[in-house]
Amino acid sequence: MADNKVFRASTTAPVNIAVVKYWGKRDAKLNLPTNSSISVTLSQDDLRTLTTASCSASYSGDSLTLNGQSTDVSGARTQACFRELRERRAAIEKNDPSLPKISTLPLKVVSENNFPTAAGLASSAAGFAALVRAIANLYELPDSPEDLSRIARQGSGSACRSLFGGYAAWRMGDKDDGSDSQAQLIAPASHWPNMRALILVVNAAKKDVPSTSGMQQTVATSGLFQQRIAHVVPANMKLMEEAIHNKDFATFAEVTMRESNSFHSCAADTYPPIFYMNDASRAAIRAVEALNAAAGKTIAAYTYDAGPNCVIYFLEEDQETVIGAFYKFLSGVSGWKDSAAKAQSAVDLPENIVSILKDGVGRVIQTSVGEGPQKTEEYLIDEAGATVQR
Ligand SMILES: Nc1ncnc2c1ncn2[C@@H]1O[C@H](COP(=O)(O)OP(=O)(O)OP(=O)(O)O)[C@@H](O)[C@H]1O
Ligand SMILES: C[C@@](O)(CCOP(=O)(O)OP(=O)(O)O)CC(=O)O
Repeated sequence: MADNKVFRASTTAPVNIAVVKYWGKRDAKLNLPTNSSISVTLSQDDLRTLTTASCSASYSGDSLTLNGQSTDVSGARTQACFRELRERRAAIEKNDPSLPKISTLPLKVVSENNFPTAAGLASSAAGFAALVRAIANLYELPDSPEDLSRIARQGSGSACRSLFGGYAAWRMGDKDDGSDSQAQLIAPASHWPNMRALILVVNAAKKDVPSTSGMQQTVATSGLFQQRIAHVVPANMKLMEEAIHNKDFATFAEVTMRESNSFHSCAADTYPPIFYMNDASRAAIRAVEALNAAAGKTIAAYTYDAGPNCVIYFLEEDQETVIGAFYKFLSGVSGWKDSAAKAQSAVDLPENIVSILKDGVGRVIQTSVGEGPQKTEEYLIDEAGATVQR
């Protein structure tokens, strides 16, 4: 039996933003989706979760501290992650009696996001991916990222994709037990490294309807949704995977924008309707359309999750045109990288669009495609088991 020794492991994990959207569950208990999805992992230089997982007989019970606040761990999602990971650790302890018996020790997890939490920037995806990866590292589990993605999926569906860098797919699977509903790598970040993203963070009140409940309202009431999962998503999955493999930005962009439109159409077709986008969101769509028209080809793509924030994907070679066009009238908001001030764009967006975006956009985040979870020696719990004061 382990004495009061403190065992610990730390990891960072990324945010991912879907380009083929997950929206709908076929099994809410196991968190199995109605369709497959694909995402781009964003660089942890700009958006990342840092999580330290520890266990010790000296702890009084399981705990999670998020951004300095004690957080409830009794919820089914967190409990599912703890339970599945403990079962895996218990199995390797049974096979190797020389291993410290730590699977039953209380867990202490401390985590922080370097970006707004619960603000429509997919903090749950990065958060649950970091939690699962950190505990798996603490337990020295041999499980692959695909294996661990089946656990992170139960924390938050989109979290399964954050166990990978680059371009990841969540294969919906069709087994009742969810054993084939997992994420896998489509291509590493190095395959298409010049992918960039500009996030227009829109000033918005609290989210209209949480993703978890919203998608089930859609499943239950939208006729459009049935068409989406039967025909639209399977076709878009194929097109998107080919576009990523071929580094075909025009197709990548068109499918990304059509998918965002399709998901939000189904949300609006939910009864009662769910509206995640606002006037600033719609103005940003017009801005991207204006950029593409001015370029005479598709150089930018918009996409929206369950909120008003606009994620714009583009390639590094078009950075001047895209970043410069928005910087002209948004230079006063925070988040720009130094390069933005030097970006020269020939595109002057229409005044009505500029006016709405100047009122609606509170900050921006410039980022790029990035890596998956990374082990780190940066700990939020010290060797004695105390939370590190930041
Ligand atoms: N670092 C973290 N570690 C563990 N759990 C986290 C972490 N960050 C966020 N979460 C969980 O995710 C919840 C926020 O998820 P929610 O879906 O409401 O917002 P979001 O994911 O940031 O935005 P959106 O889902 O609209 O993209 C938090 O209340 C918390 O339960
Ligand atoms: C719109 C989306 O961002 C939905 C994300 O839904 P969540 O993963 O937050 O839902 P739960 O599984 O209920 O936690 C699209 C996507 O990320 O694919």
